[in-house]
Amino acid sequence: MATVHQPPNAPILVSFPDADALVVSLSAFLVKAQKDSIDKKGRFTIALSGGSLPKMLRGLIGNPAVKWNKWQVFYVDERVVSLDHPDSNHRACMEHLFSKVSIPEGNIHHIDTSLLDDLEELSDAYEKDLIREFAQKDSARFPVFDVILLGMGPDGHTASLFPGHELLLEEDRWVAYVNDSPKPPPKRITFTYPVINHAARIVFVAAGKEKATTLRSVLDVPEEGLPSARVKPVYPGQLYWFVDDAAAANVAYPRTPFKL
Ligand SMILES: O=C(O)[C@H](O)[C@@H](O)[C@H](O)[C@H](O)COP(=O)(O)O
Repeated sequence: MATVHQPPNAPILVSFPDADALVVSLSAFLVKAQKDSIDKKGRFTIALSGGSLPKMLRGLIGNPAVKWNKWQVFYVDERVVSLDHPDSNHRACMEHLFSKVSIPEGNIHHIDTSLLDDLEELSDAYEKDLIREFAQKDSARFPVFDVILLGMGPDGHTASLFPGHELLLEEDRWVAYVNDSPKPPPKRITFTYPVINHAARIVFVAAGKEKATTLRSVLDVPEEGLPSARVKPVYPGQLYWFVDDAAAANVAYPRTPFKL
């Protein structure tokens, strides 16, 4: 049989029987990534998405191996609403995770809600927060997160990067704004591809049969028009897909057994 040669950092697809099994392994994966990062540089930088993702982090709650005081948390994207608004990704992460663990408040980097009326200022301020944390912005450099966690919408969008939007081509800014999101609410800020693609580990989390068709179009014959298919880590960064068997049902792409 012919050997299929994959590039050294081709996506790694791991599929679990159900969402609960996914949650357990995702938690183990994050604990390992956290340990490697803290051993190397004394901190762990991670960016979180909204949607169902905050709930999928429940395996971290009560886990004594998690060194919350070493975590620096950003949001991959955020809806431009107050922090207690039901649409807020920060609120979802607070409810499902951070209110249940002992993370210092200052380690969670949310949007500056005094700037909700000015999208440009708001996204600039969030970019400045990133620059402060990573302290290395120049024309050629981007922050290197230890982990970026992404979800994928049924239209293939990820973060607030939507099909056909001009932001898919953004190469310079770290954080950009959207005022015409096809999915409500229309106003959002989002990491751009250069930030996402420079992460050491990018992990998509997708569960449920509603993801099956899109996942196939992203992994088997990647359609460049799908924002999720444009997530391509800069080597040596590694892209992982943590999915359940329902989401992977139509996918021919080879599965990798989960191991740490
Ligand atoms: O801002 C949004 O519109 C959502 O947060 C969205 O980006 C979500 O992350 C994906 O649609 C995946 O959603 P699920 O993880 O809930 O399937």
